[in-house]
Amino acid sequence: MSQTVRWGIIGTGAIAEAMAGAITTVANATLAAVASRDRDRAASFINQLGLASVRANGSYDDLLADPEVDAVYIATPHPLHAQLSIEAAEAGKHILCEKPAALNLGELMPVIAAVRAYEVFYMEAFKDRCHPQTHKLVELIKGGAIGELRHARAAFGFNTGPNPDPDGRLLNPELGGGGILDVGCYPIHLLRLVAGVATGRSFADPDRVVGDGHLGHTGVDVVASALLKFDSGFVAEASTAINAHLDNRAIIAGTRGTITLPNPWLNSRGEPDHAQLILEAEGKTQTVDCPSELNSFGYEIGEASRAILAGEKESPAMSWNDSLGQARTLDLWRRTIRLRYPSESPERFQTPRSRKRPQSRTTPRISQAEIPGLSRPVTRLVMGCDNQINYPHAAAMFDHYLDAGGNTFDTAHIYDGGRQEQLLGHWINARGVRDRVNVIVKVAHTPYCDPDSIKSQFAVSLDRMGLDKADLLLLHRDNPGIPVDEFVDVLHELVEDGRVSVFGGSNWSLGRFNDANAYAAANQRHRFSILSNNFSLARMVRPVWDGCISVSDPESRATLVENQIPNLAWSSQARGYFVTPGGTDNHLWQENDAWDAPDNRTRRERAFELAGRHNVSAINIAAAYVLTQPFPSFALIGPRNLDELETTLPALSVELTDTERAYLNLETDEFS
Ligand SMILES: NC(=O)C1=CN([C@@H]2O[C@H](COP(=O)(O)OP(=O)(O)OC[C@H]3O[C@@H](n4cnc5c(N)ncnc54)[C@H](OP(=O)(O)O)[C@@H]3O)[C@@H](O)[C@H]2O)C=CC1
Ligand SMILES: O=C1CO[C@H](CO)[C@@H](O)[C@@H]1O
Repeated sequence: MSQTVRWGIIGTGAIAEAMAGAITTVANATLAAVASRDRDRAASFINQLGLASVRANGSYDDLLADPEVDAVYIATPHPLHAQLSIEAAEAGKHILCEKPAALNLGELMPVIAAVRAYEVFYMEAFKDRCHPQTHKLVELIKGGAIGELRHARAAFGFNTGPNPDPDGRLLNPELGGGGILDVGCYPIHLLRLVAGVATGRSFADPDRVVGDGHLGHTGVDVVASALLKFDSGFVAEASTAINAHLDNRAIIAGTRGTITLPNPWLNSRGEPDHAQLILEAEGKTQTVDCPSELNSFGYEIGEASRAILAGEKESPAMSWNDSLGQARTLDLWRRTIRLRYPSESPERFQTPRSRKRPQSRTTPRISQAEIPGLSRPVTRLVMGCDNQINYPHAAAMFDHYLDAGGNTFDTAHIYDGGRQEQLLGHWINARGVRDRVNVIVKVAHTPYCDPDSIKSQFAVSLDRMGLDKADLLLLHRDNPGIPVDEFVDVLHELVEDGRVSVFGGSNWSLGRFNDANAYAAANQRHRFSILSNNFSLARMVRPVWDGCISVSDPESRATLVENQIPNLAWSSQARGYFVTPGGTDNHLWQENDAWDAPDNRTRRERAFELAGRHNVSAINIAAAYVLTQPFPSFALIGPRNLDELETTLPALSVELTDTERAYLNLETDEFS
């Protein structure tokens, strides 16, 4: 590539025009082509801007096929962003895609998978992230100008006027209308940016999002606010509107002072913005000018072009993970006001995919093993259904897991007030895959761990899923105060009624498990077929949750081997304990303090050592330790996005020897 990136613009609307102008202001970019759904519109767009040498395309496909275009700027309404990004990646084009990068996280995850697979540059277009004013803000916060971050408030709202077009992109639910996706995304990205910078990261995602808003007559949000709470204790307010002009400022407060941004969104489509920050610290007020030569579109196209010419796939201005976190936060905000677009319903939602050819797999397919009593084998990796935000997120995850060869889904009556069961049921029914998948339901969690609750909760769970039977029913906890025979009798009846194929216990001691099966054998009852306790390379030092039980210890393992008891291991990768050698990055295991101990640290060091030998990650070694046990061992995984799922899969190709397993588990100090 020369020292100039040749851009093609997709769409001929308002923002396409602003960008076409901005491209002429930077040295490292040229406009090569413009595509419209209508060739005449593309031609008149070019003529009006006086850009005679630019090619006009009458379809987006033509522009993607143009070998003289290096990169595309996607400037269509939001619902087209994800599909066009995937197609552009497949065509080998670098991508700058207008915000929001996709309608939801479920759409964005496959985009990120595609740009990673096709090795193209991709950035979500938040032009203010590329502007000197934002760089200055980051510098001030990093430098401690306002001390430790405590609170911030940011708003972006405008008034569409008295008679806005109900079919236009701002109000039309079919075009992803509403304030949150159009301009609410700006306060969110700014607040996530400062939350990250203040804690030494490039962005941070909130732990909690609560909000409210008003849906107007077309069913999209016309005014809305959200409160974001971050793990550092920082709390932030975001507001948006398309029916009122808001103050459109941001104010960030720390222990030593505040920074006010009178013009945070830098929205000029012509001349450079007036850019300055007001710093008030320790009784002094200072105006910090941020001189700018270009408007923010100019900075943005300049930054994207710089990164492309440097061979970078992501820009530090807006990384892929940053965009994923952004989509997740917007989903959470919309969830609080119950705004679901028609295309997000189970009947309509399709995970965006390449229209031309399926992306080839680089990771192994998920292998299977039999469990007596089940008509279908069970895949070694079982998809945990406990953290899906909404239907698109769930569907994209489940579609991908099914494509990777997975067939078993684990959920529970208590997860998320039943919402996770609903999402799974919607997906199974919408995709028509009931006869291809195993469904695991867990009921009778403490304090309702009793025989009566089994039947009533199970009926509700099936109803939520719209299913008439579960393949596996697990008791979520045990209640040692109740004799095992009472539990077995109820479970036996459910099998006899045809509502369950096999059953088992989660967090059941092996003693109680064996007692239950002794009772079943003596009384012609169906038996417990499976256990679902913690099993992992790291010893569980303290229970992750009350009443939970591990079988990682040598005696339990010996019993599982001797009796060939299948175990479906939860926290099979010790909840992030094996992610980094020092374990400093991941808050999950630190939070509950369940794993950290000197022996586990040695296990982790050894996992990293073997990871090098097997050319996989230490998490893969930890998972392989679980999957290669000499008893039927299955691992429950709870990936939150496609990348976490894909990076788990290499574990399936790791064949650990007996000696390597013994070495990992500190049973020997040598292996060959
Ligand atoms: N970064 C920023 O400051 C701004 C960003 N944006 C973002 O840019 C995107 C486009 O917004 P904007 O330019 O204001 O939108 P416009 O409605 O002005 O233009 C959108 C263009 O997309 C094409 N298009 C393709 N399918 C459709 C469809 N079904 N309905 C309407 N248009 C369609 C059309 O071009 P054609 O018919 O020629 O194919 C149309 O001109 C949005 O996602 C928005 O969030 C918007 C404004 C500011
Ligand atoms: O991103 C954007 C910036 O501002 C505009 C309003 O002025 C929005 O409509 C737009 O989508």
